[in-house]
Amino acid sequence: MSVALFGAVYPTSEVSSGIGFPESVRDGNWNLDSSWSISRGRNLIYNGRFRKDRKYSWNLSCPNAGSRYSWFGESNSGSGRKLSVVSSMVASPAGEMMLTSEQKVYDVVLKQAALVKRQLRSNDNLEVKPDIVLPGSRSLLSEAYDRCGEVCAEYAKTFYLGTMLMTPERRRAIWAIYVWCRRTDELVDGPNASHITPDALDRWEARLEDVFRGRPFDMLDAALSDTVSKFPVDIQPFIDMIEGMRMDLWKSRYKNFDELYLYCYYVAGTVGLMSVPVMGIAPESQATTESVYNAALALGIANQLTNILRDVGEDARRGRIYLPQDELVQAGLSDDDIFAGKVTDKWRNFMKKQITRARKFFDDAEKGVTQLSSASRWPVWASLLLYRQILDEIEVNDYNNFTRRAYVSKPKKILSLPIAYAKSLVPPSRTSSPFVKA
Ligand SMILES: CC(C)=CCC/C(C)=C/CC/C(C)=C/CC/C(C)=C/[C@@H]1[C@@H](COP(=O)(O)OP(=O)(O)O)[C@]1(C)CC/C=C(\C)CC/C=C(\C)CCC=C(C)C
Repeated sequence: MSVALFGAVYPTSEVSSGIGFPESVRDGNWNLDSSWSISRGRNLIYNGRFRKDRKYSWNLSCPNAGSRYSWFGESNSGSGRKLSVVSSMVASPAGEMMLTSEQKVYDVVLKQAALVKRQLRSNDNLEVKPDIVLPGSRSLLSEAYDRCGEVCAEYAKTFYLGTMLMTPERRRAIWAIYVWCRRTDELVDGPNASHITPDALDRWEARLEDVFRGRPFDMLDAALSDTVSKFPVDIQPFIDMIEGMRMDLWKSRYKNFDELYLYCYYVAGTVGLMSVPVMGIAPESQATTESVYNAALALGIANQLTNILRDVGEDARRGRIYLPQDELVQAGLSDDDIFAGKVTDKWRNFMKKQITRARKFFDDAEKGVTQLSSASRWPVWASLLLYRQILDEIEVNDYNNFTRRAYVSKPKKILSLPIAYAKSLVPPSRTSSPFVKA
């Protein structure tokens, strides 16, 4: 995966490094002795050190997770059998009942929502803590955030423009989160990916813990450290994203949608959970915090599923198939068919179902965007509309995602922006709906 939210404009020129600090630079408890740079080819290069630390594990206590994100499967017999929702409890081959990925993830959603409930709904919307200004530190922090902004502008120009509508505090915070996600993704998807080991990811996680303890390693980390001290952002989604990168190191097949869902949560649903505490929920929104988090999660999943469907050919050339194996078999397809890359009717039918599922996640996400604070809605709508259109383009390409990359043309992208803006003006509804608190 490489990130270009909002159809980034890919630069051809080098952005000079200058991101790092010299070995000797220390400020307060910031330990700014590594360097990252953006180099030609859009890659963030890490030149620092790693340190090992402990790991986190799942909390599997979610008895009441709903099944709204489950796969609506249909038999491939063409007999028109009714759609059926997969239950959220599944039986293992040994007959024990196990939690589905959806339940595990819902547990995280509940935890995140509980953490932020009060802060997000205060009258000031967000009680942003003031900066603690140590001599010299103010400009370093501003510089750190500015650098994050530059990275965003470099990699995801339209997204960067979208953030300009947010309040300065929120904008900076989203940049800092974006940069951390970007760097994390680069570990397994960048030019040095072949050298990345699970140990390296453990050290990246240890470094993340330091960020949350207020002990950043470099200036980009310092921006994130400041962000997480000011907004009710929890470490769990960040840890989970690293888990997704670990998964990418060893796993190249997904038995069923449950496995794929977990992967999508790790690498993209987490982004939604990280972003909501910063974007804020509209004070006038009647929606439950959980429902807004669920919508954010849905947008991440929808984006990732779309990404997967767009990149089937590209991934197959790397030996990877991010498609549910059981559904492939049901459709009469095998890995060899994917590697052969021939668009057949079986493939078209399979793709139609995958696209329907991705659209359902987008639909779920849409319900939540309106609940966000007004200034945050436009960039989210824009990202949603732009990404969603990739699915339409796959259809326009007659489902040839083996050799044709579906993309949204510039005129369509430009047209989406005012549409997103118009949608962002719609305030949260005060009428009762399943989305709204009883
Ligand atoms: C406004 C907005 C979109 C904010 C999110 C900003 C942010 C922190 C982005 C980080 C994205 C990032 C670098 C993720 C790393 C993992 C990864 C690569 C995920 C894939 C993105 C795109 O992949 P790729 O680069 O391969 O795509 P292109 O080739 O360039 O097309 C993902 C597919 C997922 C990204 C997930 C999101 C943007 C989730 C967005 C959800 C929200 C912002 C929550 C909104 C709230 C509600 C209530 C709906």
